[in-house]
Amino acid sequence: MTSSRGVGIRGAGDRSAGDRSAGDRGAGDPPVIRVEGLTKRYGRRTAVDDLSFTVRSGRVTGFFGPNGAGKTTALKAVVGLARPTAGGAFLRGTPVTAVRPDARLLGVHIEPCGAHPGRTGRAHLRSLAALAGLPRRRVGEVLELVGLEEAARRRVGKYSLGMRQRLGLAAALLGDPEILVLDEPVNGLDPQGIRWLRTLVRERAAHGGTVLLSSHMLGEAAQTVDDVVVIDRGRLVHAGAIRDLERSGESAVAVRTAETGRLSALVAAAGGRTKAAGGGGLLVEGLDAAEVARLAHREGVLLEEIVERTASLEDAFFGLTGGADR
Ligand SMILES: Nc1ncnc2c1ncn2[C@@H]1O[C@H](COP(=O)(O)OP(=O)(O)OP(=O)(O)O)[C@@H](O)[C@H]1O
Repeated sequence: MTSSRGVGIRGAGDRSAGDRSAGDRGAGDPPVIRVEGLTKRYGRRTAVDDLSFTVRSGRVTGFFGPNGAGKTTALKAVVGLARPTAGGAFLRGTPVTAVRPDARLLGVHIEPCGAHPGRTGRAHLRSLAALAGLPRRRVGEVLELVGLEEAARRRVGKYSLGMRQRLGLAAALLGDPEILVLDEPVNGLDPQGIRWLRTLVRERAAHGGTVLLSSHMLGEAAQTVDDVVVIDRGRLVHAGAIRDLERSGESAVAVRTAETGRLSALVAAAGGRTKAAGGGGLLVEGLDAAEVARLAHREGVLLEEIVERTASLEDAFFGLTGGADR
């Protein structure tokens, strides 16, 4: 299975993403991507389980889950590379299975990218462009866009993981597609590469394009994505704006005191909860730092340290998924 789905058949469209905008479409139009009751079983193993979510245009949507959660399997079904056991995906209201391959509509990068190790990066892209009826000059343009001009003459078999990611991205970008679906695009990129990728996907969304990208690290993607879809064991556990997820994480107050038993009882009486924290400290939930400080002061409990801890996105992710890779 290769990522060439969508490097398709229609003629040499070379409209820039800037020619489109989310406002091109009416509010009543079907969503750019809709996944409906998607289930994929391999024998007795259910990789994706009754998954439904919507991806909006003009936004970057992060598709998150621990290793083995079913992200790649679901993305393959979304782009028509895997046949669902039940349910399916719709692009602008049309079942993906009925969508004509079109490099200007859908660009996909899912490893393995299908490039023969003995061919050069440029030759690989040239054959994809020819197959899709795209002009040859697009190859030079995307090579420049992904920063692979120098490596383009080298054989793909000699590429690093980061270079293969850039090549896969170049292939996905050949048709300057309205929808970009990328599976773990950050894998193998150095910090500079991650920043570059972030800028690239943000720019596409800013110009009305739609990006759906997967990752197993929610915290790192916070600056890149607008919306999140989180799955665990193939099932949806959260979908919504990243800002809502950031806000949903409950903050806690970390305190150190010699009178943990007394403070715990006082917190419970005030409607809060406590948990033992490392180093003899206490973690208070359900009260903010000012309330804990006032309570301790009023009851004469000496606090040696008090710190408000805001839950991180990573905490929220672990809370949603249990955190364990499988
Ligand atoms: N072709 C296949 N045959 C059998 N089982 C498969 C196949 N592809 C995936 N699976 C199983 O389906 C489950 C989901 O795998 P998938 O690769 O979709 O998860 P993922 O979230 O993308 O994981 P990772 O982050 O590790 O890439 C795993 O248990 C995996 O072993």
